[in-house]
Amino acid sequence: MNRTAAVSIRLEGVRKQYDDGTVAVRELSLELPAGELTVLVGPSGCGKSTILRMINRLIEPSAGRMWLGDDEITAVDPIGLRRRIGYVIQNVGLFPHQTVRDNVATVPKLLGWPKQRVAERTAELLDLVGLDPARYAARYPHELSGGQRQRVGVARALAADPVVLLMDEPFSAVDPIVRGRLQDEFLRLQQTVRKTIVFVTHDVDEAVRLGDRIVVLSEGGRLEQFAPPAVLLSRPANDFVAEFVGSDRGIKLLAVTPIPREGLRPLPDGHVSAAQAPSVPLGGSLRDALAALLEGDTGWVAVHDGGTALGILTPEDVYSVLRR
Ligand SMILES: Nc1ncnc2c1ncn2[C@@H]1O[C@H](COP(=O)(O)OP(=O)(O)OP(=O)(O)O)[C@@H](O)[C@H]1O
Repeated sequence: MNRTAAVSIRLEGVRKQYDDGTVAVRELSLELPAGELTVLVGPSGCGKSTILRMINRLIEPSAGRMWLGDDEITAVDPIGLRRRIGYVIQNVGLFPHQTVRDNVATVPKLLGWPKQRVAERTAELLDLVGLDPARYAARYPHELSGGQRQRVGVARALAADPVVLLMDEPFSAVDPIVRGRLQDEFLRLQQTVRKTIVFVTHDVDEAVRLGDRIVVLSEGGRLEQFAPPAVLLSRPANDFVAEFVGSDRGIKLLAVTPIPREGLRPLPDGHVSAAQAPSVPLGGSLRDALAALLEGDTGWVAVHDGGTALGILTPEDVYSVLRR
């Protein structure tokens, strides 16, 4: 599936002023690492969509330079460029009179792939996004739920094995429960494909849940902070970021902070296995640990790796890990 190696995206002094004088992006420099999911987040009108659309050249920047790996974006042929970039937007924009199969096959067909390869690829992608090809490939978009349509949109964007995926509020049109499920599936999908993804949302929770890194922007495409979720939540760069991420950032931080491997306290005497006490797997989050702590009455939670108990965490430990 992951045939094409991911590449980084670099912006240097990028500015966008629209014809009516609106400055959507003032001067932005950023390097988005290859194979990572970077979320652009910020209030409405801060230039998020403009930035995405400059990367795939639906919009030309007024100044500055951008690179996709070693290729300068503004110097290459825009059509060829767009074939290397998957683009998913809100409400997807599927072709209504084409089946799911034909929608997903759009770009491979354009690229002149042999029929057999197109068919295999389409089935593989539908599987990957959790839609059984036997059941869904022949349906039309109006015969799908909103969440299923979004999945087809993701499958279509991945079809030609793009080096980069740009996603503009792809999950915002579906209800919160479906949204949560799509986010989970999408994270699993990214484990498999490891694309360089730029994901736009105005929802901080979504940003924290999905992002390897988060770019917080304010009006005029001004960069306020660029950091992994845990850093953003524990050390917001300024008042704008602190306010934007919200007063419940401590709770959000619990969910993105992994249980530490080092510094666990030894199991108390008599507790030789994690089965005898509330326990969480190594690889879980501090929120999981806290939830297990609150359920049990031991005052501590065992951390296990497979069947082996590694040690315990107390509420004080959880607190001190958060404060690190
Ligand atoms: N074609 C255009 N002409 C003039 N101004 C525009 C144009 N497109 C966008 N803008 C303005 O540029 C600014 C940035 O818009 P953009 O759509 O990039 O913001 P956004 O952060 O994606 O917003 P939202 O979260 O509401 O989708 C806004 O002030 C918007 O009104």
